[in-house]
Amino acid sequence: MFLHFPRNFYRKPTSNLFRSLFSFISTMTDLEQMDSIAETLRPVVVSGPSGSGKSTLLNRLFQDYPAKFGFSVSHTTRSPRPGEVNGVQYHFISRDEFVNLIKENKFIEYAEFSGNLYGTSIAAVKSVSSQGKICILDIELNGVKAVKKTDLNTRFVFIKPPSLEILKERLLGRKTETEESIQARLNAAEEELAYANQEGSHDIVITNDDLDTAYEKFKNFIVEDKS
Ligand SMILES: Nc1ncnc2c1ncn2[C@@H]1O[C@H](COP(=O)(O)OP(=O)(O)OP(=O)(O)O)[C@@H](O)[C@H]1O
Repeated sequence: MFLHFPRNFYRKPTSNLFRSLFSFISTMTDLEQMDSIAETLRPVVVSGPSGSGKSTLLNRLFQDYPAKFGFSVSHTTRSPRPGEVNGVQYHFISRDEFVNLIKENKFIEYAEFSGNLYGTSIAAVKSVSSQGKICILDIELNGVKAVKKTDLNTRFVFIKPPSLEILKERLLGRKTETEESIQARLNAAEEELAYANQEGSHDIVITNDDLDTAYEKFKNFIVEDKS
């Protein structure tokens, strides 16, 4: 059946339809742009065994892109030192406040050092993205697992040493560890490597053999999102 509408019947609605379609498409474009900005600002978790080269790669990245990254401000129950400003070096809070935040699951991870609690809150990480920067989290295995339980929409990079022997050599070469702490790090490394071998545990695993090659992959993944 072919319907004949009087001219005025369909004309106005059609032009309105075009107008709303146009505004819908332009809204979509804005949303897509916002989505793609949000996508490039997703926090990045960098993990890997102690001595695998995380700091070396990150320092190079921060030198190459000084304004692109931000760090979450941790919470602590310790008192501010002279010159420290609340919300800048740390969010200084009382132990009661800290315990409440733990109960409310506001932390990705927290720990106690020398009688003071320190923690990374989910809100502190989100606040970095809202300032237009990529938040980098350099954390160990338990932290990685904890981040996965949040809604942070994080990307995961694992830095892998070429072998445990080379890892040991690098830790020895760094001259920062005792024989005992090197052994503890190597034991932890085995667990981290086993986790990294599981399908889907990280978005990218980079073997840090030749530093320049590893850095190129690292930079491409984090900055240019070529995964
Ligand atoms: N590709 C590489 N080739 C040779 N040496 C490297 C390479 N990458 C890093 N190193 C060296 O290995 C040592 C460990 O690196 P780095 O301190 O960056 O490890 P890390 O993963 O940050 O360790 P941690 O978790 O203990 O802070 C350093 O002395 C560093 O100079």
